[in-house]
Amino acid sequence: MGILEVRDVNKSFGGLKALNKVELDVEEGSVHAIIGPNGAGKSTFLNCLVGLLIPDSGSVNFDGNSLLGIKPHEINQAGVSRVFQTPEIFSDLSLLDNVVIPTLASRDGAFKLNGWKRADQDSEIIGRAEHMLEDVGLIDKRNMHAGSLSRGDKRRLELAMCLVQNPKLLLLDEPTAGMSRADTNNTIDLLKRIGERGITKVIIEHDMHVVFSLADKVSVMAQGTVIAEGTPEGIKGDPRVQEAYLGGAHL
Ligand SMILES: Nc1ncnc2c1ncn2[C@@H]1O[C@H](COP(=O)(O)OP(=O)(O)OP(=O)(O)O)[C@@H](O)[C@H]1O
Repeated sequence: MGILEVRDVNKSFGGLKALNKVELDVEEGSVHAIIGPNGAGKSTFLNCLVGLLIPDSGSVNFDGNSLLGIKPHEINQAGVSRVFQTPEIFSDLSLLDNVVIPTLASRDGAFKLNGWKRADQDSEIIGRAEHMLEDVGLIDKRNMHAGSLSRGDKRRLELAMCLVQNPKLLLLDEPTAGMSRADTNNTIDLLKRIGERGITKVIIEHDMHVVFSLADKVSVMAQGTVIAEGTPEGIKGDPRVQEAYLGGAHL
């Protein structure tokens, strides 16, 4: 069953057509990778899914409901969570507080600053946040300032902040960008474990090692449109894909 159905989505910036008749079907429980050369429109597309950009036309349906015209926080509450290219964490707060905030938001429906200040007495919230940190391998660092973490750990923390909200759909924008090979492999393992919980994932990724390790299906974007779709093995030999990548990354 398609949990995410995108039809004929278009988005222009002035005279530049960043998205041109984009179509996408994401199966529930699957890992769907979106690849493509720089400037293909991948981030613009993701921004349209989470309400940060509004498409000029087209439809985006998630779990049977339209996401268009809905505010980013409402899309988040509907079960769509996004991990950004640059981790969106609170650098001055501890790891535990970073996870407590979205834990409270998911329980109470919205984030309340006063609620967060009292959260240290809320054993249910603290328990859930600690359990999540344990899950992503960061529990030993729970009292450290988030700003002092390595890049790989920051990505892991951001993932914990998303997962604690029990999303149905997780959108990951280059989850391993800038990571060492060891950190990349740890992240692949972590994402595989998350997969066991049945969370659907859409991953934008340049690293083909990550794509081939995780993806059930791959959509290839170039010049704002989906030019090919299939299994990782299937798209690897597709001449349209090879052409789109000429002079750029290699499959
Ligand atoms: N806010 C904006 N205003 C004007 N042009 C934009 C804006 N955002 C993106 N673009 C342009 O739209 C096109 C698609 O950009 P986008 O960032 O979506 O590509 P991408 O596939 O994510 O690239 P990369 O892999 O380099 O991140 C590019 O030509 C980009 O310069």
